[in-house]
Amino acid sequence: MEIEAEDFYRQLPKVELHAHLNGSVSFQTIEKLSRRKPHLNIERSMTAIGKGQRRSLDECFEVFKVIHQLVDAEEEILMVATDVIKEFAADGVKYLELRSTPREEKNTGLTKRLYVETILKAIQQCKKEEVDIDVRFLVAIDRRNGAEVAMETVKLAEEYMLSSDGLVVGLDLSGDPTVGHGKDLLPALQKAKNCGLKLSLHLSEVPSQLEETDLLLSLPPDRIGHGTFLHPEVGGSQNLVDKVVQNNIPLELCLTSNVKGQTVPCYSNHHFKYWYQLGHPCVICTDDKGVFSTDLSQEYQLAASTFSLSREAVWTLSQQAIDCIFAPDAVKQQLRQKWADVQSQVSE
Ligand SMILES: CNc1ncnc2c1ncn2[C@@H]1O[C@H](COP(=O)(O)O)[C@@H](O)[C@H]1O
Ligand SMILES: [Zn+2]
Repeated sequence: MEIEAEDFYRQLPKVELHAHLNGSVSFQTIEKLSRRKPHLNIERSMTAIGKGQRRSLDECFEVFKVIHQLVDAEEEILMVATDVIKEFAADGVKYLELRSTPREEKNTGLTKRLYVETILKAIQQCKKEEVDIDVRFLVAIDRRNGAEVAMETVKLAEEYMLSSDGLVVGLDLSGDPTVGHGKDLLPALQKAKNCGLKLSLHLSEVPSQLEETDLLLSLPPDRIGHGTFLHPEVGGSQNLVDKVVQNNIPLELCLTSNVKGQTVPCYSNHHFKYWYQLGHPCVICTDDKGVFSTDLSQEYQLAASTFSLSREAVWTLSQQAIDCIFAPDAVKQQLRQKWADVQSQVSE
């Protein structure tokens, strides 16, 4: 008998490559944090976008500000990172690349170094507890903070890449896409690339960024977040598509995030369709599972039901995500073995 859809997607081994730590905080963890800071008067609608609801992308960025108020001390970061890792593991994610923007907070003594070290500590603790998930970290640049901070962040990322025993594997460029211009950040990103950090860049998340996207594609990045407006049908260009295809740059695609954030009008219009039909590497991701009230199993199920993917096609999709991870080949091999083991159990 065929297993129930929900069980199939939960049991499907998965790779999550696009998850912002503070956007991934579950409702349960938000409740724990709110109890510590009752004066903030946090209500559910301030930290998450529920079923059927939509917000503008601007409003989404307001949500992050609220969460950042809740998470501004070492022990809160440790709690959030540990909870998020365990939740992904419980959802059947076997390999996770978490990304987060180092913050400093004078009131609590938080420094950017302590921020990064606390996340690494959470990863190590989960490993010690034998949580069944391999977690790596991408240090994030918030584009709103400008070129100088970006350069500092790259130096921090390089330092931890060399000292974290392989846990820090790359750099993310994110933040409000309508603020700042990628050309100012190019030297920092170039430096990151030269020192061996892998690059995942949010590109063309909003329309009319052809020039910036073209410039950043010249690096080229190792993966692209969203890429919603790359192709000509939505105001992008064939030239951009050609560059992405020629460099074989995988796309991290987040259906719920794009629909709830209103950069995509409805699921059936999601650009997954365009890129999947091209046979281009596409990785289904959550972006912000807490803020958008989703998880990776639901995202796979959503992609499958929207684009009529068979279970075999879904399996292949999750398996091919292994090719796109930033950890070294030995880790890819281990994951491929894991997928093969699960597959043989399922078909028994
Ligand atoms: C919805 N689409 C998006 N587009 C761009 N950047 C996003 C994002 N979703 C999240 N972030 C980035 O991640 C930060 C929160 O996590 P961390 O504090 O870093 O862990 C946000 O402040 C923003 O910079
Ligand atoms: Zn993102």
